[in-house]
Amino acid sequence: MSDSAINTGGAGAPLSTSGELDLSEVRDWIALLKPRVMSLVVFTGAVGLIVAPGRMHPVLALTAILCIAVAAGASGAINMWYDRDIDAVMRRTANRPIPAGRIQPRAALAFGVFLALASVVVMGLATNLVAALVLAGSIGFYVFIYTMWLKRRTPQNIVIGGAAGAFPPMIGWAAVTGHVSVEAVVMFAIIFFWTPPHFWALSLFASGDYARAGVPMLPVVAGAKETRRQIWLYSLLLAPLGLLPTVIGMAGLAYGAAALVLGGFFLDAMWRVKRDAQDEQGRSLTQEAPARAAFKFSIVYLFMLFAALAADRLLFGA
Ligand code: HEM
Ligand SMILES: CC(C)=CCC/C(C)=C/CC/C(C)=C/COP(=O)(O)OP(=O)(O)O
Repeated sequence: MSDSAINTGGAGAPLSTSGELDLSEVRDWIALLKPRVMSLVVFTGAVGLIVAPGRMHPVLALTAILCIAVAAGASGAINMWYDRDIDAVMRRTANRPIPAGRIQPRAALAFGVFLALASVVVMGLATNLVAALVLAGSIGFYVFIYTMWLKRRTPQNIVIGGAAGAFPPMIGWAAVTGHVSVEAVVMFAIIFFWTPPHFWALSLFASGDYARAGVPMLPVVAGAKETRRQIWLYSLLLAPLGLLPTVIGMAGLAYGAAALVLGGFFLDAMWRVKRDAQDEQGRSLTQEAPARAAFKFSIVYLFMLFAALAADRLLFGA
């Protein structure tokens, strides 16, 4: 779809005709950064930084966290530029600034590319090359591998492309230590296996949108029953994986206990999704409520698990 076909005369910069800052336009530019989704991305990145061994000047630590936030937001903006055609078709996304015509696609792209480059350069200058490279890699993963390649081609899009969202704790860790070690890989793995239940729970009740837009999300292609089965399989992997930080000695028993309880609640939420798969006659019963509850809990789970990791280090760590 051409830029002019979508855009109905939106702004190129958050200034009104009188040259004054227009708050609703500022809000639109902030919306391009997907701030709500990115808050958890940034939080997990900050925890990676907190639990890493070694010390970092607080200003540099804050700069590193800011770079993760800006990079995540920038890739969100580029994602919205690229996906403006399908976002216009989906109810959940139709009012985003680009499909609604409030921001010109090319301005959004320039904004995203500028912020992406700036975040990587500043990360390199403030911390080290490894952190900057992993940051660049995660932007590339989200933009090129997930958004431009896999999202519209395969129902495994979020399994592979979702790795982008698993990098932030590894980036935080690398910012402090200058390398990627097993602890960083464990944090990556937790988010990697968390992403499919997180997203597929949502896609169970948002599949109409994806079908309309022709995006081959798992429930659209394989049906709700298969999606529920796969949610359950990933959850079975995730719950024990959450205990690994204690097993490998990067966290203590307090974290382990928290991970055990949270894992139990996570399995319970996902089991309710799976259990509703069929009635006694084997007929499929699609129920929205358990899927909605599981999606919401997935966010609480990851937030609390990483909060527990940080608390364990700050309260009991060496
Ligand atoms: C490919 C992987 C992922 C996909 C496709 C995905 C998709 C989504 C979608 C469609 C929403 C719905 C609401 C919205 O658009 O605001 C959502 C919400 C959310 N996601 Fe994900 N997500 C993924 C990975 C992640 C990761 C890695 C994190 C953080 C570590 C995350 C954190 C969140 C949060 C915090 C929300 C709630 C936002 C709100 O309150 O509105 N997601 N996700
Ligand atoms: C540091 C760094 C670069 C981190 C990247 C963070 C990242 C990849 C998060 C993934 C979460 C996300 C917003 C998925 C949305 O999928 P979608 O774009 O298909 O969702 P939509 O339908 O809402 O646009």
